[in-house]
Amino acid sequence: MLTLKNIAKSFQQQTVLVDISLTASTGCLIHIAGPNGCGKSTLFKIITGLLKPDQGTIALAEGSILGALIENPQFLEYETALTNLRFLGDLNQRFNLERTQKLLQQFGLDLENRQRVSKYSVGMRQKLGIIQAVMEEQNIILLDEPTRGLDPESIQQFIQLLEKLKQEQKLVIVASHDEIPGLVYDRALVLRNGQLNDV
Ligand SMILES: Nc1ncnc2c1ncn2[C@@H]1O[C@H](COP(=O)(O)OP(=O)(O)OP(=O)(O)O)[C@@H](O)[C@H]1O
Repeated sequence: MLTLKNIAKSFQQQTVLVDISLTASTGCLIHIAGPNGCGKSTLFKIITGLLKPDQGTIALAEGSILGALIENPQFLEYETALTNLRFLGDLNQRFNLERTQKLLQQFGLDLENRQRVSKYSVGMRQKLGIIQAVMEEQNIILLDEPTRGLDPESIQQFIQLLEKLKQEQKLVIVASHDEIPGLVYDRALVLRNGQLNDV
């Protein structure tokens, strides 16, 4: 479903990714660990096409729809959560109100909340970032530090969501510098010195 072959990326004099290869299939939950600055976000940006690798290839199976939460999610600050999600979903003509409402409820976000996103806490914004990455039934989902700012109850809700995505045969790759307590992966990898290896 997702195949990376010999990906390399440098920024000016700094080599970040040396030689990354990965084959990942549907229904799989993968963790990429690695310290700050090791290149996790860079790798996700390359997979989504935001950045071009200097070398290597990325192949996605036909019918793949990518969802991603990378760094700090950006929103229309003066609009509500639902307006933001509708706007993003409509861009791809894949907005589904029922599914989006369920996700908001699942994360304890009030559907009737007329508060603009600029007033949201870090954790609330993060939840919106997670929701936008999965609400369009994306089948390859990349989540960079997804639990940043989430309280323990929200982390449990997040884990339940990942288990459901796995049952739905989606491929989910989570990158984080630390362990997410209670989350069990099918495959654990570490990104270090520009190389991706099994733990
Ligand atoms: N556009 C860019 N231009 C120059 N250097 C960059 C650029 N993007 C990333 N880097 C550098 O590449 C390295 C890897 O950054 P990246 O954001 O991929 O790390 P990360 O593993 O996601 O870190 P964190 O855990 O802190 O989010 C860092 O040293 C960073 O400064």
